[in-house]
Amino acid sequence: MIAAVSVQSLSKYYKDVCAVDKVSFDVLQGHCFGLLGPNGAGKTTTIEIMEGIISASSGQVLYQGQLVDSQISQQIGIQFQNTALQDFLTVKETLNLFAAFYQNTVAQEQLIELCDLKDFIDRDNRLLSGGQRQRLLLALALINDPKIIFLDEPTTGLDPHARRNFWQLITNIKAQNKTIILTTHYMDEAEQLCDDIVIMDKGKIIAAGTPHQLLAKHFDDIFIYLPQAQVPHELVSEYGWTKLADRIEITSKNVEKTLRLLMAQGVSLDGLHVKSANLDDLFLKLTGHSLQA
Ligand SMILES: Nc1ncnc2c1ncn2[C@@H]1O[C@H](COP(=O)(O)OP(=O)(O)OP(=O)(O)O)[C@@H](O)[C@H]1O
Repeated sequence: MIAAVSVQSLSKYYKDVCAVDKVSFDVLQGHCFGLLGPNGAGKTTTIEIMEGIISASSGQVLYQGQLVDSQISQQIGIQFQNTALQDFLTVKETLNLFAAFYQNTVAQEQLIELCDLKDFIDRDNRLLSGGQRQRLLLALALINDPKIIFLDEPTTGLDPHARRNFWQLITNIKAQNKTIILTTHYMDEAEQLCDDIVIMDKGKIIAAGTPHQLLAKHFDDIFIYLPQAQVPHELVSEYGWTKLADRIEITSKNVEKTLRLLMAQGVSLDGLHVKSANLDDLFLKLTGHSLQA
C-alpha cells in the first residue's frame, strides 16, 4: 500500500541549528496521524516542509509516491492555529471568500453540516466563541475537498466541552476516508483520535507506533495511588514507592497482589485510585517532562 504521505530522511538546518534531523515516517490513507513533541521539538518545521511552505535542507516528502511541489496547496487542507479572519465579514461571507481561492470546492451546505456552522452562519467573525472559530477554521481547511488535512493544535484554548465537540467533528471527517495530520499538546486528544503517532524531541523521532503499541512496549505497570497519610513511611522506603505532593504512587504488575499486601499491613484503601499508563506517562518517561506546558 502506497502511503498517503511519505516523509523520507528529512533534515532542516537554520544556520547551525538542526531543527529536524533525518526524520522518516509514513502517513497511511484514511488514518489520523499525530505528531507530538515538546516546544522546539521540530514539529512545525516538519509539518511546514510537508505542506510545501518551507523547503528541506535534505530528504524528501512524497504524496502518493510523487514529490511534493507548489501545486500541493490545491490538494491539501490546512487549519492554521492563528489564521486571521477578516473583520466585518460573516461566517458565510468568509466561506465564500475562501472558496474563490480554489478550483474545486465542496458544496457550502455540506461544509455547514459537517462542521456544524448553522447556528452562527450569519454572525460576524469577531463575535464567534473559541469553539465556533475553530469550527469555521476547520471548514476553511476542508473547502477545497482535500484528501489530506493538517490540523495544528486545533483545540488549544478550548474548554473541555468544545474540545469534545471538535473531536466528534474530526471523527466524522475521518469517516469520509480523509487523512488527518494533527499536532497537539493534549495527550488525551492524541489517544482519542490518532491511529498512529510519532513523538519528536530535539529534531529526532524518539517513538513511533499506535498509542496501544507504544504503551504496551513501554509499560507493563499499573499505577496505584493512596493518600500519603495512610501509608507508613517504612513501607514506602521498603518497597521504593514514590512520594508525590499528597499521594503515594505505587507501580505494580499485579494489582491484586499489591492490594493484598497493603491490606495485610493494615493500610486503609480509602481514596484508592488505580490507573493504567497513558500517553502523558509515556511522554514523561521518554523526555523527562510532561507535554502540557
Ligand atoms: N526560522 C527559524 N530560524 C531559526 N531557527 C528556527 C526557525 N524556525 C524554527 N527554528 C528552531 O528550530 C527548532 C524547531 O522549531 P519548531 O518550531 O519546528 O518546533 P515545534 O516542535 O513546532 O515547537 P512548538 O511546539 O513550540 O511550536 C527550534 O529550536 C526553533 O528555535
